[in-house]
Amino acid sequence: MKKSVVVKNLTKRYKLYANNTEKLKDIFLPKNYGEAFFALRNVSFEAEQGDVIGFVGVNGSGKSTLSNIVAGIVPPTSGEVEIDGQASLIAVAAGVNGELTGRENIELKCLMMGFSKEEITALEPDIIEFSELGKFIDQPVKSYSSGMKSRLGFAISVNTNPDVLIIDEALSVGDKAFADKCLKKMEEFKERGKTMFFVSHSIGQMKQFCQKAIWLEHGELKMTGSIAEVIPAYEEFLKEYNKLTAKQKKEFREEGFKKRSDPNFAGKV
Ligand SMILES: Nc1ncnc2c1ncn2[C@@H]1O[C@H](COP(=O)(O)OP(=O)(O)OP(=O)(O)O)[C@@H](O)[C@H]1O
Repeated sequence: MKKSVVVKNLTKRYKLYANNTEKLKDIFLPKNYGEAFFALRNVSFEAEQGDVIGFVGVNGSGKSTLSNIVAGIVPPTSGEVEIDGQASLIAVAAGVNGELTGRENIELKCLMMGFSKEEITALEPDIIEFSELGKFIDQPVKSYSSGMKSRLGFAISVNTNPDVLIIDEALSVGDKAFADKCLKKMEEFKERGKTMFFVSHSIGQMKQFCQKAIWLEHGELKMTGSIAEVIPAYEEFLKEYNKLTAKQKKEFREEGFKKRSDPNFAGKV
């Protein structure tokens, strides 16, 4: 099978500043200010053409950071992402400009994806129809609900025929009828052999839709493999995690924070 996505040693380090003065000092003064925080550390995996891979992990484990980097929206601190073709991310408000109308966002996003004016004119009616936004298409996106933003993003992505589709929690906002329409479209993409990454807190959707899974914990790869291998192990972890008291959950997060703030842990970045 042809490799469609290759991710090598991906690390994303943010700086956490106590205040704006510290941030400014970090830009202008030689001394290092701010605390390092690793949203992702040394994550590597490969996807073959036609793979449908779910990203799982508790809140803050790094799923959206990984999605954004694979989609080319956020640059990694170190590591590489190789994509065979064009990747498109569907997430609530991903890549949409609130000041522009829905229609202007369609045109801008399509132009950024390399479509010509004529191609955009031909694509626009299908995108607008799929979005079910009606007259709102000519209203600024900042007036949209999160469900409406998600519908716009979904409509653009699925109608522009990307090679790699990344869906980050976009099905969890909006109504069930639209989510079903999107799931049907995603099934079509699957049949056409597209590579897809799917982020969802719904284990049911994960099992229904994906063949493989990547489990992230505290920004690191905890486990990767088939859905049949990863999901039962993750469910077992969730069962234990949900038994923890609020204090124990806080300790788990703090332990993660400590690891993720250790500048030496990820090696040289
Ligand atoms: N711009 C940023 N600056 C600082 N920290 C960030 C930034 N973006 C993300 N993070 C941190 O990186 C970590 C991973 O965030 P991410 O959104 O990728 O997690 P997630 O697994 O998608 O979480 P959720 O399930 O809640 O959506 C979190 O601790 C988050 O606070």
